[in-house]
Amino acid sequence: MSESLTTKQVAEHASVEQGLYIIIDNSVYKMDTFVDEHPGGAKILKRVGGKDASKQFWKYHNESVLKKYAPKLKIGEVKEEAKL
Ligand code: HEM
Repeated sequence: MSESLTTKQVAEHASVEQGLYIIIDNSVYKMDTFVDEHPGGAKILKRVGGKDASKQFWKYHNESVLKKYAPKLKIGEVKEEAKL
């Protein structure tokens, strides 16, 4: 089940109550169920809700983290035209 979302739609899910969507590279992750399990803490994730967190993500993690969690957390992709 992979959705195509605009950055505006992602921004509408900025809080845990709204699903806490974040963008890493071109993919959208729904973080609400993971936020309390996140080894880096809930606070830091809540701060990037609804936004592109690629820069912060790659600062603290590597590819293996995405490989492991994408099947559980990834819900879709950012629509190409949304970035223009
Ligand atoms: C799909 C999204 C994310 C997943 C699945 C995830 C998962 C994890 C995991 C498994 C760890 C433990 C360390 C490791 O195994 O590398 C970790 C640590 C951490 N994460 Fe995330 N994370 C995500 C997004 C983010 C974002 C967006 C930020 C920052 C805004 C962040 C900040 C941190 C920090 C600061 C640590 C602690 C690093 C340390 O103690 O050295 N994470 N995360």
